[in-house]
Amino acid sequence: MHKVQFHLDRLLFERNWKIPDLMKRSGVNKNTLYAIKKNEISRVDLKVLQSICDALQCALSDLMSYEPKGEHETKGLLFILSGPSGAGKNTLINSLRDRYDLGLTFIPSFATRPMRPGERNGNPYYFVSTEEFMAMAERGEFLEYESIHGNYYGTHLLTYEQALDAGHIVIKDIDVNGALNMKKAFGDRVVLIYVRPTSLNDLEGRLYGRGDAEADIRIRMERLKYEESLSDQFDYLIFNDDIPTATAELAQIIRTCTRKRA
Ligand SMILES: Nc1ncnc2c1ncn2[C@@H]1O[C@H](COP(=O)(O)OP(=O)(O)OP(=O)(O)O)[C@@H](O)[C@H]1O
Ligand SMILES: Nc1nc2c(ncn2[C@@H]2O[C@H](COP(=O)(O)O)[C@@H](O)[C@H]2O)c(=O)[nH]1
Repeated sequence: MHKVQFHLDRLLFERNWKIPDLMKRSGVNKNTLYAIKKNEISRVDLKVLQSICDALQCALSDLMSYEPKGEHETKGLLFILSGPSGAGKNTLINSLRDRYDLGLTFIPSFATRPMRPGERNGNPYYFVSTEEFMAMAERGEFLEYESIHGNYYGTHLLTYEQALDAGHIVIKDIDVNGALNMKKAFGDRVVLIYVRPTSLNDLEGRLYGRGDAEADIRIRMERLKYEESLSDQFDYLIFNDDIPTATAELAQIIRTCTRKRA
């Protein structure tokens, strides 16, 4: 995680302010404020910091903190599976949990999509309304979140930090944007794995087989090109043709990375 941390999110929450309120009071532009709020800024003008502290009536040490090297480092590892919808990310995660004892932790995300048959709250998601989701996002409770296929999905910041600090080996499927953002946040604690089906026909067939609605299938197939365009930024590629073979490959990647880390 970052060594320099901004706490703007908490300061805004305590005052029941939103970014536009602070923008009016401080005169600092919206993009800079959002970048500070999300801890995604690497340089900042001293005048900007002064204006924000004046507007919030707080000390600089309330707004930001610095952790010396080492103290912020997490011990765990996070394996992220990305790839087109229907490639089989969840199938591989479940198959891995059934066939191998690798001591993996699965952290459900929060999602606004309707539950599918066989799903329940907490598996594979905590299902919330869009209003609940946006309120959590405003409070800065997500490490990252994305709108995918018309629904929101978000990873819970505190749960990930605690799991990685405790040294857990976490596995989760996350869309391509979220995966690359997680890599930015956790650096070499994250291993990115791209899962690909053997053919496009296979993919469509799998979505039909899963019982997805025609309109959903079209939306999911349309995102495919975009997802593929980012695949070369991933550390590993798995072709999910035969489930046991792909699961064994995944298990081997996890063993190798975990051993290296140790
Ligand atoms: N190797 C495979 N051969 C045949 N069918 C498969 C294979 N892998 C997965 N499937 C089937 O394809 C469908 C989609 O798989 P799954 O739900 O795991 O995909 P996903 O990548 O997790 O999708 P999403 O991104 O939408 O969550 C499921 O019905 C699953 O049983
Ligand atoms: N950016 C994030 N993407 C996520 C997260 N949890 C799941 N996902 C991805 O969403 C799509 C759709 O999933 P589905 O279950 O509705 O088919 C898929 O690509 C998941 O990998 C998350 O927390 N953040």
